[in-house]
Order: sequence, then C-alpha cells, then structure tokens
Amino acid sequence: MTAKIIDGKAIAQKLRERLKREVDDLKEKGITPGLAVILVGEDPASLTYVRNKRKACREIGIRSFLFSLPETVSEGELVRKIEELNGDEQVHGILVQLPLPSHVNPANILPRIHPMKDVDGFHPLNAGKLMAGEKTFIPCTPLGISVLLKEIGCRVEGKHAVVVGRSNIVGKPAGQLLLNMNATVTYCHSKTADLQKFTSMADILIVACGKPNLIGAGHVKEGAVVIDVGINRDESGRLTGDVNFEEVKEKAGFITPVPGGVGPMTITMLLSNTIQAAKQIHRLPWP
Ligand SMILES: NC(=O)C1=CN([C@@H]2O[C@H](COP(=O)(O)OP(=O)(O)OC[C@H]3O[C@@H](n4cnc5c(N)ncnc54)[C@H](OP(=O)(O)O)[C@@H]3O)[C@@H](O)[C@H]2O)C=CC1
Ligand SMILES: Nc1nc(=O)c2c([nH]1)NC[C@@H]1CN(c3ccc(C(=O)N[C@@H](CCC(=O)O)C(=O)O)cc3)C=[N+]21
Repeated sequence: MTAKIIDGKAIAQKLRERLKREVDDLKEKGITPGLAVILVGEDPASLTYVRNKRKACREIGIRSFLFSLPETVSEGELVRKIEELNGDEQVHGILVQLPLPSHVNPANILPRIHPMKDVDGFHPLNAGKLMAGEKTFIPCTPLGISVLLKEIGCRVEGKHAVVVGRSNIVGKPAGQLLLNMNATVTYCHSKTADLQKFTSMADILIVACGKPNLIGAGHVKEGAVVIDVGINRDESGRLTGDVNFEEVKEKAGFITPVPGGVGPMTITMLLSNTIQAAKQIHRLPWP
C-alpha cells in the first residue's frame, strides 16, 4: 500500500482562515485576543518557534506580546512576570516557551499561569480535567493530531492507538485524548522492552520521541495511520521526523510528513486556544 500523505500545512491554512473570521467577529465586539509569550534565553530553535507563533498570530489579527528574559532569570522573577500577565486584561493566553534552563523547574512555573489563560493546557488543573474528560484547554499538539484524524475521516472509536513517547506536553495528553475518543491506548517509552511488538499492532501510531528514524517499515502495520510528531535537525540543518518516511509511506494507509504535518497544526491550535480563552474570559460561548 502507498500511503496518502496528510497535508498538515494545507489543513492548518484552511483552519486559520476560519479562525481569522472568529477574530474579526470578536474585534467587532471590541475584543482583540492577545497572546503573551515568555521566552527565556536564546536557544536558536526556541527563537524560531516563537517567531513562527507570533507571525501566525499577526496573520489572523491576534495581538502577541513577547517577553524575552535572560538565561539567568530566577524562578521568582519568572513567577512575577506570569502574575503580572495573569492580571493584564489585554492578555488572554500565556505561553512559557519550553525547554526552560536547567535551574528553573517547570513544575514551579507552569502552575502559576492562571488556568483560564493556560492556552498550552499544561496547568495541572487542566491536565486533570483532560484526564477526567471535562471540557478544558487541550495541549496544542495532541489537539492538532485529533483534528488531523478527523480531517482524514479516521474513526478513532474502537481502534488501537499506540503512542510512542510519554512527555507531559505530547505523549501523555495525546494518549489521554485518544482514550477519551474511545480508542484502546498503549503507551511506549524508552524502557519499553519490545517496541516493535506494540507499534506493529497499532491502527493509529503516534510517534513523539525526538529520535530520527526510530520507526521503520517493520514497526508499522499495513494500512495504519502514522502521525510523526518528531522534529529533528540533521547535520545539514534539514528537518526530519522520528519515522523513516520513505520506507513507511510504502506500507501505511496515511502518514504525516515532517515538515508540513503536525507542526503547523500545533501553531493553529495555539491560535484556536487563544481565541477560546478570550471568549471564555469575556463570558462568550465557546464550543
Ligand atoms: N510537531 C510539533 O508540533 C511538536 C514536536 N515536538 C517534537 O516531538 C518530539 C518529542 O517531544 P517531547 O515529547 O517534548 O520530548 P521528550 O524528550 O520530553 O520525550 C520523549 C519521549 O520519547 C521517549 N523515548 C525516547 N527514546 C525512545 C526510544 N528509543 N524508544 C521509545 N521511546 C523513546 C522518552 O521515554 P522516557 O519517558 O522513558 O524517557 C520520552 O517519553 C521531539 O522531537 C520534539 O521536538 C514536540 C512538541 C511539538
Ligand atoms: N510552551 C511550549 N509549547 C509548545 O507547544 C512547544 C514548546 N513550548 N516548546 C517546543 C515545542 C515544539 N513545538 C513546535 C511547534 C511548531 C512546529 C512547526 O511549526 N514545525 C514546522 C517546521 C518549522 C521549521 O521549519 O522549523 C513543521 O513541522 O512543518 C514545530 C514544533 C511547540 N512546542
């Protein structure tokens, strides 16, 4: 089987046009959604991501505010900045770009974001609500994956979803969201004894490890839906995922490319969550 390639970039573009109309409607009510991004240090990858996020905001009329803090910032200073933004009426969403420097523990920082402004969905209250199946902010990458699955007409209910990776920002919430959608979910991670045994059972395979070519054709069931979250840069600076694309596309039913798959959806869901935050703060209905 030769896989259909899931064009995340095109799907993201289509959604952003819809989101722009939502922003226009809000502006007519006198509300301009605003996203505050806190960037600590000068990691080149983080600088690129933050630039892309702000550009995406600008394109659909969301205001973005950037706060660049030095690598040496203390936890106390970071928390003070967050508290200031929690009280800022122009700011509806707050994002602290990860990773943070090693002297800063994200567990001391992320819970200080007001849960109603937590557009990344990393606050323990929102993570708990996702686990309980309640309406909440869902982390952008898992949410983007669920939209991609919907777009290709993949019915999740009753399927076996295998998630490789168990980070708080991708793997865990992705598996939880698929469970909420009635998939049977298996998590794999670096201590999994026989990765291939599990991945080759997957109807839906989500890979979020940061290990280039971890998944080859032998890991994949014929006709499976393969979602490659990994973003790796090779020696020449080219982006690759965690899946051996050339090999796996001959076997899978659907596959996301890197770049142009999950990445653009992550940013689109950040825009969407920011709009929902603005609506919620102004007590407007949100879906
Ligand atoms: N496209 C997008 O929008 C986004 C892409 N990313 C990318 O996704 C990837 C994962 O990100 P993130 O979740 O933050 O990464 P983390 O490093 O936090 O987590 C990686 C996970 O992969 C597991 N893992 C590592 N090696 C193996 C292995 N050989 N076999 C099985 N599991 C393994 C780890 O297991 P253990 O827990 O045991 O250590 C861990 O759970 C990265 O490439 C990142 O750049 C991230 C966010 C958004
Ligand atoms: N608080 C926080 N929230 C995040 O959501 C978050 C984060 N920190 N830290 C880093 C990871 C990574 N991440 C990506 C977002 C977009 C692309 C993306 O747009 N990728 C493009 C390519 C971009 C390029 O060319 O570099 C693509 O795959 O097509 C990738 C990765 C969000 N993250």
